[in-house]
Amino acid sequence: MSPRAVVVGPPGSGKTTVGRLLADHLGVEFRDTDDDVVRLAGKPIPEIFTVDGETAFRELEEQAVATALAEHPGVLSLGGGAVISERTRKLLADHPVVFLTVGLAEGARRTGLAQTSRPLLAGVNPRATFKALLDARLPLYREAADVEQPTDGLEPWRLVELVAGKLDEIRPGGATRDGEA
Ligand SMILES: Nc1ncnc2c1ncn2[C@@H]1O[C@H](COP(=O)(O)OP(=O)(O)OP(=O)(O)O)[C@@H](O)[C@H]1O
Ligand SMILES: O=C(O)C1=C[C@@H](O)[C@@H](O)[C@H](O)C1
Ligand SMILES: [Mg+2]
Repeated sequence: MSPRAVVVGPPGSGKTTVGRLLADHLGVEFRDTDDDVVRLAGKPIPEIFTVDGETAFRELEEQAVATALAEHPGVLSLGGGAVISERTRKLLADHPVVFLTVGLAEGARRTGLAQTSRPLLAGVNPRATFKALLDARLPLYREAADVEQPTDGLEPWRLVELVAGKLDEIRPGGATRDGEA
């Protein structure tokens, strides 16, 4: 089984929010690899980063993404940094990938940079860290994506309509038809 759609993008782009709604819209199950990683590790993400380190987190994430891509038939949202892995980007080439984009100001607002629980953004200058992250990852998201959808100023339900339409354009009937993607 292969996901109907895989959602990628930076923290705060709405992968979890929009991915869940897209799954409802398509009548399929939703899965988020951040949840899979937490289950695999037996601890929350900030604790994985502080206790085991980012490298250990990325290894678990790579493993979780490969498993979910192979077995999840619904909508799959990935962790914000999953595309850093070349192995993951190669796997994504065989799947319909939606890249949700977000601007710096809106992303900062949504992630609540002042008091974020996101370990990568919890440094001394989270706004600069967030900007550097957006800039560095943009080519990686683009490499993986079949569909790109800006999210600033758009309600999640509207994004679902737009994304479902774009998925249909790249694969007519693919987003709404039953069966494997
Ligand atoms: N289109 C939107 N408009 C307004 N608020 C949004 C929108 N999409 C998401 N949000 C809000 O932004 C916050 C972050 O959204 P969400 O957790 O879905 O992002 P994410 O991409 O999954 O982030 P992460 O990479 O950290 O998992 C949530 O509070 C959510 O309600
Ligand atoms: O952008 C990132 O690197 C991350 C995003 C989150 O989804 C989590 O996967 C974790 O906090 C790392
Ligand atoms: Mg999320």
